[in-house]
Amino acid sequence: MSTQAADLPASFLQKMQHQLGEALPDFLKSLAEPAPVSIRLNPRKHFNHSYTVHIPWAENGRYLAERPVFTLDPFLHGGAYYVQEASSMFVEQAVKQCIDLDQSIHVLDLCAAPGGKSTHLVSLLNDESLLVSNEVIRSRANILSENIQKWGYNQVVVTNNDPEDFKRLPGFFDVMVVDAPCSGEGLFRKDAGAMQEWSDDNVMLCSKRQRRIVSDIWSSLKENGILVYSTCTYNPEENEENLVWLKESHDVEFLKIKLDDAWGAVEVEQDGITGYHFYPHRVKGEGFFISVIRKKENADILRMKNAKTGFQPPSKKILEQIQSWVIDPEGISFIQREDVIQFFPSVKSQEIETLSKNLRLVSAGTFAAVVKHEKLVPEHALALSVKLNHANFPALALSREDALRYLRKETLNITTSHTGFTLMLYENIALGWGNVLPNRINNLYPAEWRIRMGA
Ligand SMILES: C[S@@+](CC[C@H](N)C(=O)[O-])C[C@H]1O[C@@H](n2cnc3c(N)ncnc32)[C@H](O)[C@@H]1O
Repeated sequence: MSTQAADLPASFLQKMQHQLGEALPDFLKSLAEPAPVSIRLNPRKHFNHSYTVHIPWAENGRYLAERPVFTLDPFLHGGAYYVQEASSMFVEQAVKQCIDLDQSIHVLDLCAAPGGKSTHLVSLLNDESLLVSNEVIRSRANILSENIQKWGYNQVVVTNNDPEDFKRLPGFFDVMVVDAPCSGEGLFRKDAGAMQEWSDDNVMLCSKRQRRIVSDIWSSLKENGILVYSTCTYNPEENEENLVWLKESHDVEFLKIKLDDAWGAVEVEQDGITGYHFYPHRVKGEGFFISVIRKKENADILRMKNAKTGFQPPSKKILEQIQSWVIDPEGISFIQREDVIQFFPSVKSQEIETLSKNLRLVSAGTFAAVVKHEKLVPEHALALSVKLNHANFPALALSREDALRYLRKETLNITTSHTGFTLMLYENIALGWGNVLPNRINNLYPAEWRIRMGA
């Protein structure tokens, strides 16, 4: 898709003229060109591919020469990569340059669906850090949870809360990412809907909402904690002016990100704030804005009881079996809630319990199995987990055709000598489970995730 200048709202054009001056024709020309296609590879799931054109600011980011039918690529469904616009991967530079990632830290991704920034962030964290990936809209929180499960990391808690609910967690987070709902000017050439919904009134509405969101969560950021604020829009009302408002209402410091000239990002420094604009005529990507802010004022801190959590472990027999289903089970806590077993890093048990008491959790860590008549039935998320012990399960290597049949939840006509729960593999990437019976294979792919697109 591309956008012609004549399609753009007149008031938007006027504002861009003011913002870009003589670069406006280049900007308009770039909107008429097709949007670049890019993906981000999962560093914990390796597969054979020929994606060699690197996105310079994101280690695992790759440009593709053209847009494939992603829905029909089994690797996508196995979480081997995530389709993401290149400019927004610049979050990596903000995080790597401004945050000590060797520490065990608590990160909140407040506006997280469908999961681009969250899957990126968790790949940058160490195994003892925790990511709370939140989405206020329930249906979008489910899509977020699906994408998080596919990505396969166990130190993520997915929540479905309003920003103001985070007031219950004073000083809990070291880092907060607010990828704010915005007027979406930077997406015009990819998303005609964003252009149709655009108006000056909507820009003002978004700006006010963004201030409210930041105010609501401010107390849950630690003293010296980092706020990463981003939008995919160009206008100053939702970017620079909101940062000036933040600076005037709180004691903050704006952090600088070192840029390579070849990247094309534009640093803005005005009225004591610093931010970075991405324009499609300068960067191989869509419109984006980002700023990194350190909170310098005192923050109350939630005191967590330094006692054992109230989480119930599974029975000894079940625990022994489930431990053999994951690699390096030391440092992992398995808990049982009703008949469901889930796991997460032990060092974060208390924090996860605190979150579960204060927020609406969609998932905490990885769903591993369901206990049925003292036997374990593996959960889909376990198949996708980077912690899965592949050696413990028989596997079926599927052709591309069979992989797509599996992902459509169709019947598989394959014969195999073993029976029982079997990992469905496409090359070396796990897609899910099948239950092999003497005369057929039960396709256990989750019905709500199945591909509905034909060949
Ligand atoms: C720009 S999108 C986030 C994209 C996501 N960070 C990613 O990288 O995939 C903004 C998100 O904010 C959510 N949102 C909308 N209104 C909100 C509000 N009042 N407070 C918090 N989040 C809101 C939207 O549902 C949407 O999922």
